Amino acid sequence: MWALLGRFRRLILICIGGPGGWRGGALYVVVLALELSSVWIGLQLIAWNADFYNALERVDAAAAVTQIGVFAVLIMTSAARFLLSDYLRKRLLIWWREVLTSAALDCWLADKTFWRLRPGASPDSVENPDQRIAEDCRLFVRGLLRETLDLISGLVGLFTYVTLLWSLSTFPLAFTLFGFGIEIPRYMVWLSFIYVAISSVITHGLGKPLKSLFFEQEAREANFRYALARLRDSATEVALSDGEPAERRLLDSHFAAIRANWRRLIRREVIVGLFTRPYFQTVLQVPIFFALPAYLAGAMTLGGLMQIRSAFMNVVTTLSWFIFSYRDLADLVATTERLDGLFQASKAPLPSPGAPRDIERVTGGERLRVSGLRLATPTGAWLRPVPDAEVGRGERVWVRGPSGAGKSTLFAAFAGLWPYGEGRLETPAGAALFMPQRPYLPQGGLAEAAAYPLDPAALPNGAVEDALRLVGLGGRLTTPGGSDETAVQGLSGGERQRVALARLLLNRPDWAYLDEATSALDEPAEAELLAMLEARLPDTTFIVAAHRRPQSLTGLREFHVGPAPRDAEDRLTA
Ligand SMILES: Nc1ncnc2c1ncn2[C@@H]1O[C@H](COP(=O)(O)OP(=O)(O)OP(=O)(O)O)[C@@H](O)[C@H]1O
Repeated sequence: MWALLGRFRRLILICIGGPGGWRGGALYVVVLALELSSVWIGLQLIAWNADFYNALERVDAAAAVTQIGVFAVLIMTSAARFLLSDYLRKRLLIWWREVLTSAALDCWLADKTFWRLRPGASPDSVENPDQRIAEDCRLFVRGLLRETLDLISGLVGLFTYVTLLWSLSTFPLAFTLFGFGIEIPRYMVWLSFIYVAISSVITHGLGKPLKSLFFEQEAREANFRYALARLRDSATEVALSDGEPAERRLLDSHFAAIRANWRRLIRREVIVGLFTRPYFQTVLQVPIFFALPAYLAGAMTLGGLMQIRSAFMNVVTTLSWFIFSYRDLADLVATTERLDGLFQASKAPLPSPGAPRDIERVTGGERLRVSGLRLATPTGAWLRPVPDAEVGRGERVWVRGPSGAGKSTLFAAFAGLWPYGEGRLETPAGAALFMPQRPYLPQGGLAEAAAYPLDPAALPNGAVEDALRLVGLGGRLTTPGGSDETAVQGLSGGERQRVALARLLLNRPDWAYLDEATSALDEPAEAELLAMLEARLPDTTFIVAAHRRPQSLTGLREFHVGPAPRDAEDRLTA
């Protein structure tokens, strides 16, 4: 319970502590005031009940018509209050959602959290972060507004209605038990509390598993969506391998998981509903049954009976907030856990059990230096040894080694991403650009892809076109500036790698790390492009991991990950 309140507190503080938080706080107060005004309208309706039914009992047509007019005014006021409150509540929803989403994105993108917690990378990875950021921020703010406003206005209403019920239920309940005469004064007030307390305990007992079922349901829905998104991203690969049946099997199994949990969820909802639905309906009539002895004994008028029914009903429905909101509360608790889990995991990703994290890292020097470095997988398996080495500005290095030796992992360590291992690593000052084998193409056109992560609009006029022509993609330019999104579609593996090489020309890094970044090109094209890059970026250090020797690079030195072959020409040992 305390842990749950702590989670709520942390998320609420993000909402009200974010930019423009005071505006959201002020709007919340206005919405709350409007909610509270509904208590006043409720009181007027209770008084109206007495006046209207007394007029009926007296068969007073004029008074009854007047009361119909009063009723119309009350209902119109109530409708206006509701609409205004609903509108402002929705404005507040988008404000706070924006603040929360922005905080979640900050957390997710800061310190490469999205990489450290990516699926499968470690046992501590966060499942479905996209769902948490896109959906849970919205669901949390919506649930928070609904439940807290209902709770606060409920508490105020409760005080008001209990006072009213106290003043109305002047008659006692008198009966004889085992020969003793018992009299309970103002029994309607006590009955309302006992009635709700018993009902709440029953509801909680029946509905306890709902929270984890909601949690599970959202996770399974997100898995299904993710599988569909992956199919879309890998459409060509799946189509080429006639992978439709396999994809179908996977999608069916995800959907079966959704269905199985859904069945459990709705069964549980039926069980809870078996109690809450009749409860909800009897709340309207039960007060009449309870007050009937006093009415039959002539202790009150019909108007009085209706008035006490309304007051009792209001007390019970306000007290029953927990029962009526049980499903929504369970949903909110599950959302809060997921969202807070994302924030907490982003702040302090747990270490992978068994994997050493003893790499001494020094940044900002003149040269790249590796000494005594041994890298490990997140599960703690050691990779091939990395020889001691030193690389200065403007050098060209070929990193070679058998497949799976750890070349990409070494690059990840150079980038500061890979924490698992031991030894010392000094990375130099200056801009670095890492080029993987499968270059990432962001959403947008060729210009965005070539300039990434720079903004193409911030580059000199014609720079993007020139770079694309130099890497042999001039023919792909369908619009001036290269912003046409269709130009990116259907790029071959080699062409994608050419886009990445254009990226080097535009970003002009001091240190370029190419991890099989030209592997999809034929040898002459590879040699020509590397020679062009070398000529255009003479001061850039090129560190190239590849299975075949990058022939055209001049003054090439070799760096062996794993045991070096006998024909090694120039070993980079410190
Ligand atoms: N997140 C991870 N969890 C477990 N093992 C990993 C992880 N990342 C890398 N490895 C393992 O570390 C080893 C080195 O991988 P790496 O990608 O660095 O090899 P590589 O030398 O670049 O191979 P290739 O030449 O085939 O690209 C592999 O055996 C790989 O399976």
